Amino acid sequence: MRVDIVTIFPDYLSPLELSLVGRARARGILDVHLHDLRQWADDVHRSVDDAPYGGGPGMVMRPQPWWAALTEIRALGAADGRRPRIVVPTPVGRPFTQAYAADLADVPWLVFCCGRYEGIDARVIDEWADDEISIGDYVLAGGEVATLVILEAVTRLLPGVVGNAESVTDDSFTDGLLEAPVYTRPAVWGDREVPAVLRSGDHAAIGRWRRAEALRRTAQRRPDLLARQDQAAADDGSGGA
Ligand SMILES: OB(O)c1ccc2cc[nH]c2c1
Repeated sequence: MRVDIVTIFPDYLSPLELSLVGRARARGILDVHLHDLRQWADDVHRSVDDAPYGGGPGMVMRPQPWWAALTEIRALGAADGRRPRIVVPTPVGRPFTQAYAADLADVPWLVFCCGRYEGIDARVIDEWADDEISIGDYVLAGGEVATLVILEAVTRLLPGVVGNAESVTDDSFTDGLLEAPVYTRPAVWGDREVPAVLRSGDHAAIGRWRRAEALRRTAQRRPDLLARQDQAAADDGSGGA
């Protein structure tokens, strides 16, 4: 997978050199290219923002640098007919979910546009954005952190990235439920003991316990996920969670 990231703060993306994503890059599974938006700004001051039409607080990112940047990046694929999927992290986007991550993990070339200030001029979004993605109902100062979040969730789904493939298929949300609690040694920590079933060696019983705990946790913390499961089951005629 190739990933291009356009930002006015390239250093904000330095965590992509570390850990899971860093290892995927070192192994050639992920090919990340960072671009400073200012290199495409057409004025001597390399300006990327201007006052908002209609007034209001803050500044808006100018269309010219973005248009030039995305035109040049998209042209990289012209020779062999490749076209990138252009992603804009934004608080007003479609909610990012595990299913969305799986969708993006199948895309060979992603381009992330990291907005700042009050956002990017709407004409850029209208023309270029394939996906506007929100990572939650709160507002960050820019798209860089959201890009890190999205990229980590997508990268761990790429073949060969996570050693034990099961730890991906058993993820929270993969089956629509929150994961059951996890434990490791020692069997007793202070006055707290690991549930006996997990030390029983009875894998069928362990599976039942984990499913029950996942359902209990999901009902307690995310009843919306259960409602979604029930609706999906109703739609396809199966039994539900
Ligand atoms: O919360 B966010 O995901 C987000 C994304 C992009 C921009 C640009 C300015 N503020 C932003 C916030």
